[in-house]
Amino acid sequence: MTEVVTAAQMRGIESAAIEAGAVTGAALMERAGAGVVAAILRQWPEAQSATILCGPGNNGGDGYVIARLLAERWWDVRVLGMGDAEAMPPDARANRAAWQGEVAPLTRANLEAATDTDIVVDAIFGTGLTRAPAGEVLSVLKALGDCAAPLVAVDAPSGLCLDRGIPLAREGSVPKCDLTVTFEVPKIGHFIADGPACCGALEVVDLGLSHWRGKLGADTTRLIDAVPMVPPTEGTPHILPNFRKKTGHKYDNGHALVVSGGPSKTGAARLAARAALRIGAGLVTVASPPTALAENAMQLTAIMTRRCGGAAGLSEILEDARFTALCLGPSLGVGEQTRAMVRAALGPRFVVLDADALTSFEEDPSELFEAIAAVGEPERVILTPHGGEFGRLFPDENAALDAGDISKLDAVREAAQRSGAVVLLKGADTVIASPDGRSSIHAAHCARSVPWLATAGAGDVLAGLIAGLAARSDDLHRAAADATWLHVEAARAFGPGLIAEDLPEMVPRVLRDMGV
Ligand SMILES: NC(=O)C1=CN([C@@H]2O[C@H](COP(=O)(O)OP(=O)(O)OC[C@H]3O[C@@H](n4cnc5c(N)ncnc54)[C@H](O)[C@@H]3O)[C@@H](O)[C@H]2O)[C@H](O)CC1
Ligand SMILES: [K+]
Repeated sequence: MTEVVTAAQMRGIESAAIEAGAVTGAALMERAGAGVVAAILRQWPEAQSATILCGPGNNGGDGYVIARLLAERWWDVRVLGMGDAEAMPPDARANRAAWQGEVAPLTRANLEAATDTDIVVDAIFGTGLTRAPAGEVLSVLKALGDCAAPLVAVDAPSGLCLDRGIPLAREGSVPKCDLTVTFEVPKIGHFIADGPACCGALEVVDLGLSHWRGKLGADTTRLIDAVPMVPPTEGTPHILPNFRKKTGHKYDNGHALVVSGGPSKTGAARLAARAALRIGAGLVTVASPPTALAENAMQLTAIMTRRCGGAAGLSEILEDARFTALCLGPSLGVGEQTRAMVRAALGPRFVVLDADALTSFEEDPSELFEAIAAVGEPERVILTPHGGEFGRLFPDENAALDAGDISKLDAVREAAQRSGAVVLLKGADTVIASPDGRSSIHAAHCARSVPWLATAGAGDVLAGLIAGLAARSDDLHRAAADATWLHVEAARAFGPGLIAEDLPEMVPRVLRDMGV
C-alpha cells in the first residue's frame, strides 16, 4: 500500500533531502515541472498552447519551469503571474527570471481574455496554502471553473487544503481540475472529502527522494490501492491483498457467524453471509431467530443455519471456539435486545458491528465503548458506520468534521481512540482507523468511481466481506482494508445496474483477474 502524507510531512521530506545534500531545491523544481509537462504531453498529445497561472511561492516556481519547457517545444505559452518577483522564494524567483516571455498580472480579466488556449495550468498554490484565498486570487479561482480548456493542477487544485480535502475559502473556490500532478507521494487531501472531485485524475511524479521511504512511522496513513506513478510502471500497480486461502481443512479458513433479523428482516444477513463465504471463510452460519428459521433455511444451501434465541442463544452458540468472526447488526432492529446481543457477541473473536448494532447505542455510546474495553483484547471489534451512524456514536467528532475543523481522517482516528475499536467510516472516500494508530484511506474516484454501488444492501455485503476475511485472518484492520477494495472492485466488475445480490457473485471474477 502507498503512504499518503500531510502537507507538513511533505515539506519535511523535501527539506530533509535538501539539507542532507541529496538534491537541491532547484533540481527538485526542475524535476517537478518536467514531470507535469510529461503528463500533459501524454494526456493531450495534440495540444499546442497553454496558459500558466503562477502563484507567489514554489508552486508558482514549478509553473515557470512548465512554461519554459513547453515553450522549448514550440508551444504558444502565456503566463499570468501573482505577486512581486523579488518576494518569491529563491528557486521560484530564479525560474521566473529564466522565463523569457511576458508575465501578465494574474487577474480574472486576464484569465478570461485567454480563450484561445488548449490547456490551463494551475500553479497558484500547493502545499504552502496557509490561509483562505481572498480578493483577486479568489476571483481567479472561481473563474477557473468556467474555463473551456482542460485544467491541470500542479500538486493540488489551488485553494484545496491538502490535509482535509476541503476548500480553505468558501464553497466553489477550488477549481475542478481534469488532471492533478503531485510530487513524490500523494497527500491526504487528494483522497478525502472534496479532494477527489477537485483533483480529477491523479498522477504522482517520482522526484527520486527515496530516503524517506519506510521511515515515516507506523501511524502514517496508507492508501488502499495505488495511483499510477509517472511514468506508469509495468503492470497494474495496485496492491495484491491477502486474498489467498490457506490450503487444508475448511476450519483452517475460519468459521463466520452472521446474525439474522426476525421474519421478513432476514435478507441483510443472507447478503452478508454469502459475501463472507465467497471471500473465503471456510464455513458460514446464519444464526436465526426461531421465527425466521424456515425463511432463512429455504433460501440457504452452502450456508448453514442455527436457531438462535436472543442474547442467551447467541452466547450458547459462541461457546464453540471455532467461530472466528461474527457479523451483527444488519436488519437486527434497534433496542435493548440488540444491545444485549452485542454484549453477548464481544469476546475472543473478531466482531463486525454494523447498522442497528450501532444505532442501538445512540442514547449512550459509552455503554458500547465500555463493553468493548471489557473484552480486554485489542483490535477485536470493528464498527462500520455510514455518515449518519457515525454521527450517532461520535457526535463530537462528527460536529467538528461538519464544521471543517478536523478532517474525515482525524475524525475517524479520534473515534477509534474513543471507542477502542477499529472504525470504518463508509463513503466514496472510506476511512479506516485503529486504536493502535494505523489508518487507511480508500477513494473510489475517477477510473474506480462506482456511483452504482450506492444501492440497498451494499453495506451488508461489505460487513460480510470484512467478517469473511477476518474469519481467516489475524489482522482486522487489514481485513477491513482489503474488503473495502474488493467491494469496489466487485462493483466495477459488474457495472451499472448492480444490485447488492450481484456483489458476492462478482468476487470470483475479481479474484481470478488478480491471479489469486
Ligand atoms: N514537495 C516537493 O518535493 C516539491 C515541491 N515543490 C512545489 O512547491 C510547492 C510548495 O511551495 P511553497 O512555496 O511552500 O508554497 P506554495 O507555493 O504552495 O504557496 C506559498 C505562497 O503562497 C502564499 N499564500 C499562501 N496562502 C495564500 C493565500 N490564501 N492568499 C495569498 N497568498 C497565499 C504564501 O505566503 C507563499 O508566498 C509544492 O506544492 C510544489 O508545487 C517544488 O517545486 C518541487 C519539490
Ligand atoms: K496548484
